Parts: sequence; structure tokens; C-alpha cells
Amino acid sequence: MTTSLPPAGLSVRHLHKIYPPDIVALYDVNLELPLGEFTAIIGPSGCGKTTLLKIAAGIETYQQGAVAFAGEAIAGNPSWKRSVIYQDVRLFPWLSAQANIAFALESKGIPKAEAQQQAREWIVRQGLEAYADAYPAELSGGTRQKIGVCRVLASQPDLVLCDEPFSALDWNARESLQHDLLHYWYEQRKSVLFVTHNVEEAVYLAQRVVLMSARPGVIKEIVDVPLPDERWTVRRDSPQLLDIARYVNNHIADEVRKAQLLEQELGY
Ligand SMILES: Nc1ncnc2c1ncn2[C@@H]1O[C@H](COP(=O)(O)OP(=O)(O)OP(=O)(O)O)[C@@H](O)[C@H]1O
Repeated sequence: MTTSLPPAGLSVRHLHKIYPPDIVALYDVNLELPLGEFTAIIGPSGCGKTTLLKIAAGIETYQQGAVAFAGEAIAGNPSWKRSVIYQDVRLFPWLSAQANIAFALESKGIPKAEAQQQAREWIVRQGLEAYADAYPAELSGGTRQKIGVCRVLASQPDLVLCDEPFSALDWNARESLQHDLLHYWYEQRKSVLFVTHNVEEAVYLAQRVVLMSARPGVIKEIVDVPLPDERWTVRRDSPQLLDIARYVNNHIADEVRKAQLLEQELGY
């Protein structure tokens, strides 16, 4: 009898990353994520989470190892198929909210009229009609971030890389954007890799949570989150969710202590 493996998504093998002259950011990192999975990464500050995201996006290189997405090698080669949502999205200040989304679609090769149409649909779907023609400087931080998230999701990347995208937002904006991302993932089944410092957020969103050690970052453990894919139906105070969050929190507390000791040793 043969067992079929899930299709390969992000594959990271024996990855080493050293920043000059000798900062070992990642040490022999191995990670295999099935295509279409929503994965969160959590670990103490400085353990290499952002470095791993940048390498997966193709905007950072590495010294040793192999990284691929859906079988395509990634070694410092960015692609619109792999997009990053940063904590502070940078919209083009000279373009309106809607034009920012349309621009991303045009850059992907979608004809202008079609790009405008799709950008409008995103604006309407998110209930942002009142802000469509506003410029970034005229928008609140939460609305700017929302437009930035729309800009990435509208171009339908196969791998959405999120670097603490909601951490600077107030609770309402954060919850609303979490649900937008969850719905995108649920409907499109694209792969999402989500870096956060917030354990509850990681457990609420992801199907699996990758726990990283203090620097040099290695993968310590991968925790399954056996909750329904329709995650917005799950109460944030459900006992199962809180149990998993407690488990992850304990791990992080240990690794944060190690990271603090390392900082003391290095005299930071
Ligand atoms: N361009 C760089 N040059 C030199 N060192 C760097 C560079 N970028 C990151 N580092 C170092 O590499 C290590 C990993 O950094 P990285 O930003 O990937 O960690 P992180 O886990 O994302 O941290 P945080 O949670 O604080 O954002 C840190 O010690 C950091 O100081």
C-alpha cells in the first residue's frame, strides 16, 4: 500500500544564515510545510524569524542549505508569487488607497481596466469605499494596514509571508484583519507563514505553530492546532485553544530566558 504525501509547500533544508562578520542567525534549520497550510512561527526576539521569512521571499540570501516553494528553488530570487506583509506596510504616498491596490495588480501584468475593477472589488469587500480615493497620509494606521494587506492578497500570492503584520494595531483592527487573512486562506488555500510574538494570535490563526529556539534559531518543535479551519467560529477563550496557548507560552518563556542570558554574555 502506498501512502500519498501532501504536496510540498515551503521546504527548508539544512539552512544556515550568517550575517557578517559572525552573527549566526539560523543554524541548520529544517522545515517542511505542506502546500496550502497556515503556519505560524513563534520564538524569542532575535531568533531569526524575519531572516527566515526574507529568505523564503527571496529577498535575502544564505550560505548553506536549500530552500524551495512548490518545488521551485529560492536563493535570493524574489517573485510576486511570494509576498511579504510587513508590520508597517509602505503604501505609495502619491497614489490613492484604491490605486495602491490596482498598481500591485498591474505590476503582475493584469491590464489597467481589469486591475482597477479588481481593486474596487477589494475595497468594497472590505467596506472601505469611503477611503478609496484618500491618500495614505489621510488614513488611520489601521486603514493603511488594511489597504496594504488588500494590496498583497489581491495579487493572490501562492505564499503569503507575514512579519508581525497586525502587532501595531488596536484590537478592533487586529481582529478584523485576522479574519480577512483567515478568509483569504480558507477560500484560496494558499500557503501562509505568519511570524508573531503573540502566542494567542499564533494559536488562533494557524493550523500548526513552529517554535523556534533562542539565537541561533533552530526549530525546537511543531505544535498542531486541531481546531476547525473555519477558525472565526472558534471562541478565543475556548479551553482547547487556551491549553495550546499555555503550552506554547511555557516554551517561549524558557527560550526568552536563554535569549536574555545570551544577550548578557554578549554584553548587549
Ligand atoms: N542585516 C543584518 N546584519 C547583521 N545582523 C542582522 C541583520 N539582520 C538581522 N541580524 C541579526 O540576526 C539575528 C536574527 O535577526 P531576525 O531579525 O531574523 O530575528 P527575529 O527573530 O525576527 O527578531 P524580532 O523578533 O526581534 O523581530 C539577530 O541577532 C539580528 O540582530
